[in-house]
Amino acid sequence: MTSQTAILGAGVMGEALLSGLVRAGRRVDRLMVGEKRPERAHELEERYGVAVLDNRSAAAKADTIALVVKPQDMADLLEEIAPVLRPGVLLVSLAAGITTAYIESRVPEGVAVVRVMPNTPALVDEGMTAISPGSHSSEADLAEVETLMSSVGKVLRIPERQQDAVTAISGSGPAYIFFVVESMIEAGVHLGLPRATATDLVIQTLVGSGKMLRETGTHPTVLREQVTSPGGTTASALRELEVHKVRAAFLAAMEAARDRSRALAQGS
Ligand SMILES: NC(=O)C1=CN([C@@H]2O[C@H](COP(=O)(O)OP(=O)(O)OC[C@H]3O[C@@H](n4cnc5c(N)ncnc54)[C@H](OP(=O)(O)O)[C@@H]3O)[C@@H](O)[C@H]2O)C=CC1
Ligand SMILES: O=C(O)[C@@H]1CCC=N1
Repeated sequence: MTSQTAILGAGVMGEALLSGLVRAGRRVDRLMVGEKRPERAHELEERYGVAVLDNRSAAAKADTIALVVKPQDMADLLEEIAPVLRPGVLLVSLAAGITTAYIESRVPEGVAVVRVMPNTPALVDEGMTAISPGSHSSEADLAEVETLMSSVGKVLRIPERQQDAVTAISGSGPAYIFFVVESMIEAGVHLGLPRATATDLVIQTLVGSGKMLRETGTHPTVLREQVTSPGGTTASALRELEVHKVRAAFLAAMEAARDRSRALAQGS
């Protein structure tokens, strides 16, 4: 039998997964999308040539089902599809905060669940995804999810107890980086640079720094020290970042994200 994958919830992350699978060469006749809004369904059919069905029909036909709705919509979605789930089917949840136990308690016995935390760089095949097994998922299930998510970037296996922290760091992480980028561009404009020049400077600095981190394997502290000439400009700037408690702000921000992920599991 040919393996079929359904993506239920085709917003930002659902479409990132869909587009990544298509780019990776997955045949569209092996993919389905569950989407309730007709105009969005039409858009996805046009863009990818993929079949867009109602959730139940997609879930009934699929061997692997990616759950990509908001955490607050997960209970309703599970209630809708539970009656058509067969033992042996694999549920892959991308929702922040939602535990595998939460899902397992709402679906028939024998349904495997894997929890996944991706991020939006998946759109350009540079995603970071952490995956954790539920209580009934096998090595084959984890390998299947690794294959699925490695089509859009890097995949790491982690214990589920680390998922809320991972959500705070890499799941939400791109937003912090974009925030820093926005702030640096605005600073460049404030210093008198044309906006387009400031934007080019910041983006290339970000890409170059990321490449250095990945390709040299050198610790970020060492790389930062290499930029910081004694008595120079960088030292003056870094002192201001410390005075304004930017390091402490990052810690507080990520603790808040971790706590929010935990709260989402309680339905708030
Ligand atoms: N965005 C990100 O960077 C990341 C998101 N995630 C997780 O991915 C999930 C989706 O997030 P995101 O893509 O940002 O959110 P979006 O709101 O963009 O996407 C959710 C989609 O699900 C649809 N939807 C809601 N209920 C149902 C349903 N019952 N059946 C089918 N579709 C439904 C929504 O439609 P409508 O708008 O019409 O309600 C919407 O299109 C969340 O659980 C989030 O935690 C994880 C990592 C990163
Ligand atoms: O903000 C959110 O809740 C989702 C989960 C991680 C990134 N976006």
